[in-house]
Amino acid sequence: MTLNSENALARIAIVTVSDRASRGEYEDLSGPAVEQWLWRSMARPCEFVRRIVPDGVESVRNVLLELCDTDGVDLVLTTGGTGPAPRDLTVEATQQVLTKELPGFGELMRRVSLEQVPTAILSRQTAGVRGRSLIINLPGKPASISICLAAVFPAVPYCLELIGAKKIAETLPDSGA
Ligand SMILES: Nc1ncnc2c1ncn2[C@@H]1O[C@H](COP(=O)(O)OP(=O)(O)OP(=O)(O)O)[C@@H](O)[C@H]1O
Ligand SMILES: Nc1nc2c(c(=O)[nH]1)N[C@H]1C(S)=C(S)[C@@H](COP(=O)(O)O)O[C@H]1N2
Repeated sequence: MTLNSENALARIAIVTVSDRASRGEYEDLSGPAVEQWLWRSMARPCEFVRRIVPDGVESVRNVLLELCDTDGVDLVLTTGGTGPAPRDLTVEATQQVLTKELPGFGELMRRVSLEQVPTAILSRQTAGVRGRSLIINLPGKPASISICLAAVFPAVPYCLELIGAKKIAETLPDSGA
């Protein structure tokens, strides 16, 4: 497909943050769940980039910097490492690279998650902007992916437009599935 710059496909990175999944000790189910949700929900095609990194400020910060500053992706979705355990450092790494935090994303995802699980308050997940990239943290549990994405995604296309990222289409009406 040939596209001019106005219509260039948006690039979405999915970063799984997990010590064990990065060592191959268990199968990463959350990264694929994010990609599947997007395939089902987005009305316009986009390019996906996938990464799996261990927990830690440096490992997560480095992959976020590479994706935003070198690869120029429009949207980064992380999954995992948002909780209170000592090695849950995805939020610290994200906050270090953000130029502008958008706390409403984390607030909304915790609120909808709380309707499903009382442990939702344990996630410190946040979101924000680095240059022309939007970064959103999701919890690690595969079951958390669709509820969190369905809650915040309606605001994502407009947010990308405001920061000058490439266009992504509105989600399809049944994207709560
Ligand atoms: N990417 C993933 N794929 C499948 N299951 C996951 C994934 N991330 C988390 N989980 C599940 O959710 C649980 C809690 O996630 P959490 O991020 O707290 O992992 P953890 O116990 O710190 O271990 P690790 O960092 O090695 O994944 C995990 O024990 C695992 O059962
Ligand atoms: N929707 C939803 N949110 C959720 C959960 C879940 O199962 N579903 N798990 C919670 C739990 S048990 C934890 S410890 C925190 C942080 O998880 P993480 O460290 O894997 O990111 O997310 C919370 N948020």
